[in-house]
Amino acid sequence: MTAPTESRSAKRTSAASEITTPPPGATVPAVDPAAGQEYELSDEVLGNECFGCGPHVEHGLQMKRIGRDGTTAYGEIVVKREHQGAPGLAHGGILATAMDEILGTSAWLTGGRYVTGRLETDYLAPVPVGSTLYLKAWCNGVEGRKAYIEGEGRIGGPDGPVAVRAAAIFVRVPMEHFTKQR
Ligand SMILES: CCCCCCCCCCCC(=O)SCCNC(=O)CCNC(=O)[C@H](O)C(C)(C)COP(=O)(O)OP(=O)(O)OC[C@H]1O[C@@H](n2cnc3c(N)ncnc32)[C@H](O)[C@@H]1OP(=O)(O)O
Repeated sequence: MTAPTESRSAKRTSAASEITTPPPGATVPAVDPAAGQEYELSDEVLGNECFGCGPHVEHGLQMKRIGRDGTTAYGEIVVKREHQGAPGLAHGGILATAMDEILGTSAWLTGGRYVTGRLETDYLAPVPVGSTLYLKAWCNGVEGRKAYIEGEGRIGGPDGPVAVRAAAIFVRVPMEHFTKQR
């Protein structure tokens, strides 16, 4: 019988694949001052009917943006009963949504408007209903229209164990992306 081995995702230290790792020429941007200002006003700027961060979206995640440091963004969600998959535990898709929201915030802080092009997620530990997920995301580099963003969600406290981590490519789009009729 072979000894149990650590899972491949637990051995890796980052969620980023080759695709979500920035190429050598990518630059790490400073925070965009206008985006920083918008961050402080984000609820008014966004409306805000967002499933991820709308404060009044009843069954949404109601992610709170709780701080930023350059283009690094911090947030929190409390996992509700409506967010469960297996009994008592957060649904994986919900956790991916939380990561999308915090990673998107970091992309926003680099300046311009971004949409998620690709999102990769590692699930390292179950997240119980009722728990707070402490979120952090940072920018590893920007090349052309692509921002390479990475992040993690911890449980038990901001320095607790990492339960979920993600890496993504966000693609910068013009404002018409959001306003044009489809
Ligand atoms: C304070 C308030 C905060 C506010 C913070 C708000 C946070 C919001 C968080 C939620 C964000 C979302 O969920 S957004 C919703 C989910 N996402 C979407 O709906 C996006 C749907 N997809 C699209 O609209 C399109 O495919 C685009 C815009 C992503 C790309 O189309 P395009 O404009 O024609 O550009 P295209 O040439 O294809 O791609 C541009 C470059 O990106 C690369 N690229 C494009 N897609 C991918 C991909 N999946 N994987 C790898 N790379 C990709 C291309 O190779 C290319 O690289 P190169 O050739 O230049 O090297």
